[in-house]
Amino acid sequence: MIRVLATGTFDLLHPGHIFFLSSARAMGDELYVLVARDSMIRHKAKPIVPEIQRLEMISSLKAVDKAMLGSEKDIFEPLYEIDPDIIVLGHDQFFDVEELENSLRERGFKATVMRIDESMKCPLYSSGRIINKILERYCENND
Ligand SMILES: Cc1cc2nc3c(=O)[nH]c(=O)nc-3n(C[C@H](O)[C@H](O)[C@H](O)COP(=O)(O)O)c2cc1C
Ligand SMILES: Nc1ncnc2c1ncn2[C@@H]1O[C@H](COP(=O)(O)OP(=O)(O)OP(=O)(O)O)[C@@H](O)[C@H]1O
Repeated sequence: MIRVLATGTFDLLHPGHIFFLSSARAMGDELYVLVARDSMIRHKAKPIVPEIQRLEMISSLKAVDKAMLGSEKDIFEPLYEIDPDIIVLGHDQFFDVEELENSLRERGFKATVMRIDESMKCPLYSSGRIINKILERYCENND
C-alpha cells in the first residue's frame, strides 16, 4: 500500500488543484493531504479562506483519502502519524527535492520526494489569479 502525501494552501480551489491532487493520487494507493495552517503561510499573501474551510473543501475531493490541517510548529510533526512513502511537490512549491529528502532522512523518514512539474493552464489556474480577477472586476464596477 503506497501512501502519497501532498501539501498546499488550497485557498480558492480550481482545476489546477484537482490536476495536482489527482496526479499525486495516481502515484500510489492512497493520498493524504496536509492543508497549510493560516499561521504557517509566510511565503505569500495570507489566504482568503480560513484553514478549517480549506480543509473541508480538500476533504471532499474524490482523489483525497484523508486530509488534515498541518502542524503550527513543525512541518515534520504530522509525518510521524502519516508516515508517507512518497511526498509530492507541485510545480511551484518552494521546497528543493534533494534538501527535503535529506531533512527527511535526518529524521528517520523513508519517504521519497517527487515533483509534479506539469501545470494545468486553465483560464484561472491559480488562487492568486482568481483573486486578481475579482479585484479587476471590482475596480471596473467602481470606476
Ligand atoms: C513535507 C511537508 C510537510 C509540511 N507540513 C506542514 C505542516 O505541518 N503545517 C503547515 O502549515 N504546512 C505544512 N507544509 C506546507 C508548507 O508549509 C507550505 O505551505 C506548502 O508546501 C506551500 O504550498 P503552496 O505554496 O503551494 O501553498 C508541509 C509541506 C511539506 C512539503
Ligand atoms: N494550475 C496548476 N497546475 C498544477 N498544479 C497546480 C496548479 N495550481 C496549483 N497547483 C499546485 O497545487 C498545490 C497547492 O497550490 P496552492 O495552494 O499554492 O495554489 P495556487 O493556486 O498555486 O495558489 P497561489 O496562486 O496562491 O500560489 C501546489 O503544489 C501547486 O503547485
